[in-house]
Amino acid sequence: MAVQLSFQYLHYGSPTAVCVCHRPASMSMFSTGILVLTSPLHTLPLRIAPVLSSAAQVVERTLYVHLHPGLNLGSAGQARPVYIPPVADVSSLIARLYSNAADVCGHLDVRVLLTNFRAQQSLVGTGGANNPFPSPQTLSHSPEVVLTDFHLQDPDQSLLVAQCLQRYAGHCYTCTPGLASVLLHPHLDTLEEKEEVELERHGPAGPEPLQTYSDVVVGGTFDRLHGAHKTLLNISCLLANKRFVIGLCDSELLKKKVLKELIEPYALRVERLQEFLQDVKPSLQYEIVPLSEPFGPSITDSNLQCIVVSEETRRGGEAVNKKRLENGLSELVLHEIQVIKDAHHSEIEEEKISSSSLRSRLLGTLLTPPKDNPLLPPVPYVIGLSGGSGSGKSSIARRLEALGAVRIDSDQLGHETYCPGAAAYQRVVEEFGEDILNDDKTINRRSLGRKVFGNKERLKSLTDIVWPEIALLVKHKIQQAREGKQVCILDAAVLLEAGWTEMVHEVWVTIIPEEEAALRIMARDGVSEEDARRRLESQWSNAQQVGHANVVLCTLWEPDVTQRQVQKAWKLLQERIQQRWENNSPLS
Ligand SMILES: CC(=O)SCCNC(=O)CCNC(=O)[C@H](O)C(C)(C)COP(=O)(O)OP(=O)(O)OC[C@H]1O[C@@H](n2cnc3c(N)ncnc32)[C@H](O)[C@@H]1OP(=O)(O)O
Repeated sequence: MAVQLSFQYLHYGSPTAVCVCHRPASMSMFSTGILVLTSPLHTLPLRIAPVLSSAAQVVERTLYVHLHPGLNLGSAGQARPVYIPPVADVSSLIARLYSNAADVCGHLDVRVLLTNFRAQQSLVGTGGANNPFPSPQTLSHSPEVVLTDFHLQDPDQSLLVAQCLQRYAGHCYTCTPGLASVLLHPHLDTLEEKEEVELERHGPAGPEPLQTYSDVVVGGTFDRLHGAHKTLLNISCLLANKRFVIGLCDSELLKKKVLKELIEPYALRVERLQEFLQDVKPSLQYEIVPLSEPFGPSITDSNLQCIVVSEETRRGGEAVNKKRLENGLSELVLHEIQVIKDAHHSEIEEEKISSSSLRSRLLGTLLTPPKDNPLLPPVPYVIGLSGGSGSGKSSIARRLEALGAVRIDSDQLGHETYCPGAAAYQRVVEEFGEDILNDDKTINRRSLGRKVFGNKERLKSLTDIVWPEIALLVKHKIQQAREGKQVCILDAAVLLEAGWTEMVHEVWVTIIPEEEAALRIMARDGVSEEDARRRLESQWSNAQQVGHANVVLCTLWEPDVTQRQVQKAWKLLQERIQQRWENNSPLS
């Protein structure tokens, strides 16, 4: 790639960033960048937010952070990577960095790299080698741009600094050819005073060393790796000199989690962890083991020395130590890190950054893009809304109707198919006997329900009769909605089981924990718990349905929370439909 060697002074919107940019003119944003932080450790905490928000104006996907406090990029001879001993300030800086990143550049995948951090004792026997990068480290995403907070003494220095920075980055990491460089100058006027105060607070005592350990362990679910996970992992990597063991919650341990159906599969969580850890500190030996009970290897592995916990999991750490003592093993040092607050949390979300909040934010969004079905007419756009009994599906369908959709109620159409004189009446009576009839010869649905729910074969006999009839009525209703070019919501409890996906453009699924569904069915329909459970067992599980869903909704919380989810889903749907029109328009 040709690199344009002229300088550009770029004023990126806000006064926080003035960049000297040395890059191909055609490229406005970079996918992956590496930020080399050179400010002294005591000043970094205050600088980190403005530096990150400046960096976020240049990088859009992955931002690696390489810490080298005090690095002099103004003198080519001095800009060489060296090992830095882990100190307590680095650990709090890491927490601060991820916390600020969540606030100011939440869309970026930030990863703090620690190859150049090593405790002095673990350097013994390496012949005093002090180069953390004998060859450039390959990262999972190659940096296309290197950025720095290095403070220019005079603007004429910028070319020298940019070149020095590129050389430094290329020495440490395999970067893309034609690596661009950006010098960030966050607005620091007010910061400088505060930094003075920080310096005074620290006093002349120097940094407090961080105790490190050969083998460190943590446990967790690590669903959708976020800043709090990364802080935990990064600090564990800082503490570990040799081996890092991660107990990864699986199966039984996930059962009680909020929106457990949206937890990433085990294999994907392992893959994401491996990629992150391999970037962060490839010299460590990583072991990721499945946890089907709370303790795993933490209570049996005699080599472990330290367990990293948060305020919330400290008690778990103490329980580990109790078990270790019972098993004749030494106690682990409990290293506690702070919980990171989530500045953007909503009222149903936890105050801390959490995976369950991230999962709840997925509700109403497009999880899987719909497949194009050329046999399906483009209008009306049909949403198949499915969901277990008691999941609140029909209330969601009504909310969508209020927003302008045409609602097709399949339960209702089902009842119509076996009204006296209707297409399926005679066959249903022949199949299930006259004891399902009321005095007025109508079918008593509760009696019929008792015969079919909990009995797969009987249920199939019923659905074999009624589904084709209901499908005809549904198609007729869809046809009618075509005139108005409207969105149709096909409210169908067992849409997936019936194989009706061919009739719809998208599948939306409502979920609710099974215990809650059973309670709702009992209260609403006045049936016993046993009957409610039987009904639920006649349907696909939440997890099975979610596996086929383009959009997932959940009615577990207050009605206005459901309403906001529905409005979000509706708004995003309108955007998708508009996009479809534009793509298929003869003018496009
Ligand atoms: C493809 C579709 O989704 S079509 C719509 C569903 N209808 C059918 O499958 C037709 C067969 N079912 C029926 O005829 C009736 O449901 C009966 C006779 C079994 C029971 O009648 P009723 O007691 O009046 O119950 P109703 O029809 O209101 O349905 C009650 C619940 O049973 C569930 N249900 C209905 N049909 C089925 C089925 N075939 N399999 C599993 N569950 C079913 C629904 O989810 C509904 O729960 P929800 O309202 O919380 O979503």
